[in-house]
Amino acid sequence: MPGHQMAPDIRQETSTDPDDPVGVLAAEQAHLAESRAALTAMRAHAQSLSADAAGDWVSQQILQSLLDQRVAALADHPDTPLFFGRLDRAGGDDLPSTIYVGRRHVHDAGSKPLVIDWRAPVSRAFYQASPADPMGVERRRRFGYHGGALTAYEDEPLADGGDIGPSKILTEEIERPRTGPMRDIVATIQPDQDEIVRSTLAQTVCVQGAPGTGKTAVGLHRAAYLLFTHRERLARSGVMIVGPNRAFLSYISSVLPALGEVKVDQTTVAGLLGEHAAPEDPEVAAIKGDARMAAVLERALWLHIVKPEEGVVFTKGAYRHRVADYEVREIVASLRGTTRYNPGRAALAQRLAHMVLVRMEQRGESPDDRVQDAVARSKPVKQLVDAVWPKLTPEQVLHRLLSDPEFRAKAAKSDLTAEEQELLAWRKPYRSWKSAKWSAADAALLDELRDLMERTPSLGHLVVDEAQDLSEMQLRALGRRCRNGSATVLGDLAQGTTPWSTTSWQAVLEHLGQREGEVTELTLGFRVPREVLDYAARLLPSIAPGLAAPRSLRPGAGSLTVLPGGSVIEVARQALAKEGSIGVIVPDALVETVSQALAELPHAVLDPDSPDEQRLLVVPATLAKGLEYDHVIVVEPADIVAAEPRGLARLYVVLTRAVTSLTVLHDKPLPAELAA
Ligand SMILES: Nc1ncnc2c1ncn2[C@@H]1O[C@H](COP(=O)(O)OP(=O)(O)OP(=O)(O)O)[C@@H](O)[C@H]1O
Repeated sequence: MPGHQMAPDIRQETSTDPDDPVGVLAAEQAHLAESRAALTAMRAHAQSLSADAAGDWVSQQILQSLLDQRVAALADHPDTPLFFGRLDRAGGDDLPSTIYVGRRHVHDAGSKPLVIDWRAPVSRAFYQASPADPMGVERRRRFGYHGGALTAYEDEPLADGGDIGPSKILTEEIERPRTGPMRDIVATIQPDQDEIVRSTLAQTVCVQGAPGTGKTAVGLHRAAYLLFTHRERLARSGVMIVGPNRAFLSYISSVLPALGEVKVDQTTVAGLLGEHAAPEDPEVAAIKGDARMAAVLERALWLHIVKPEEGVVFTKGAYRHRVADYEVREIVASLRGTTRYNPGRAALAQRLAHMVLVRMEQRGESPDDRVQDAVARSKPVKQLVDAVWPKLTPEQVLHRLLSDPEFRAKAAKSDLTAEEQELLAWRKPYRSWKSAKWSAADAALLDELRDLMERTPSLGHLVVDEAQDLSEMQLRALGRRCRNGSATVLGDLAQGTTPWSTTSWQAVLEHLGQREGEVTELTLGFRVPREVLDYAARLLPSIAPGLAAPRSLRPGAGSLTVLPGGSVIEVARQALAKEGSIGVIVPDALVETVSQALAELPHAVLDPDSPDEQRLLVVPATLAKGLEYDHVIVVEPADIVAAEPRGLARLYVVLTRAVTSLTVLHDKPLPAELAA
């Protein structure tokens, strides 16, 4: 019906709709009860399976762990809706005409599907079907829950081409007060988000998105989607989520388990590359993070190979078998550049041993392969290998590079200017590589060296969040871990706060080794009220001039308050009287002072290692990235800006954490860019 408007309505139990909504709701509640009972039966069945049938002890252990995982994945969380949608389909294929879409498959004793996993191909229509393209769906039904109880439903007729208007259930979900860790968005994934979630495993996707557009949520759901769709392959190769810090990991930690995915590693770059954190001048860190260091490190490593001046003499009985110096030089030359460093060492020993065996044969002996191994391990061969192709650790090589100017010049060649080479030098050199204290930037250099020595195994898929903050060398390190797989790269060019923050996603993909990756954008904000987002966006021309101003789905009139000379305890007290979480985001140097100022109120300082039990948290500005709170109180923006070189970008991050209200408290004048 052209022009016909049909807004979906939420029908409550009390409704007197002629279609009998009370009866519909009762029937849907019955389907929920039946599905719950079936899930319990599936779990009981999984629990009854025994690993004893496996032949040996190792197989038994593996089978038992698989069974345990299956049982864990089948747990019913009474507060989490088992299904959230229903599709009534036109039919014409061999799939059921009514499908319930939920977090996992549930079937009854006769294998009839009661709930279909949201990741199954047939569920795609739940997220993508529209009156313009109904995808075979006549009616989409969304369910509203209160606690674990099904209390409402909302119908969207798709077959007659009319406009269906906004979903009230989606609006309620976005408006709900935030408490505790991040939740999944499986019931309300939007069509453009769904496109990213369901992109194929082979495809690397890079998502630019303003604060609160759902990048993190989309990355986590894509991981869950890929695990479901390529279960066996990814169980072997693995999926990993890399986030900016431990506070963020703790915030997102329950999303994947809630979707039944319990075997995904979630870590930080430091967790992956080594928790090195020696302080470092940002200027030095920037050089160390530059991809030009890759060539410097490669040269630094291979400079350790010494031109062979002597051959090998292997004595057996009365005979002395010789490999001449020029032959050793030929072997070394042929191995250089064709192998990684450590396998090269082993190959050199084997090639020398092979030459010795050839000499033995020339003398009429008939040595077998075991003799070759013994010769390769013999003292004269080992001595030569150690002299020519020495055993090294990444730390030894980097220690030499950062402390020996002549060696550094040889390794750097023209890749680094004389000034950059000078900057790389440790101000106070460490006596040995064993006592050296490494910085976060060094961790990526050590990882690069490790890979030059021994190949780093690749995972099947990597999700990298806040990727704008990674250095080129860190991206290379992550790229190694997905070189035989793919990646989901998430970030916002405006939220870059490190000395090496990127200004181009193409460059990020390049350094990640995923040049073919597709850059896409999410533009609609689900977190920050419009008024607050517009306020924060005043900073954009200074921090990311190329980016369009972000848009918010949520008007949030009256959500912004700027209070010169306001009292933090007063504002915090007012926030405590309302619903939801409260983050008092402060310059790192003021954490103690503000915590003392709040002494009368129950509160805690954000601790990445323990879950937040308090509703009121003091959050250091540098840990706020990726987090959100219902009510955000930002203390002294000028100090947040002054604390670091990219302080304005930090302030942008901090101002965009609010779901319901933002209060800015300042004694000092506001930064000019914000006051404008
Ligand atoms: N489709 C959706 N339905 C309901 N809520 C959503 C949806 N998409 C995102 N959200 C919610 O919006 C908030 C912001 O999402 P998320 O943290 O993923 O954004 P982000 O783009 O990573 O933000 P930032 O750049 O600030 O870290 C979260 O509370 C998330 O659950």
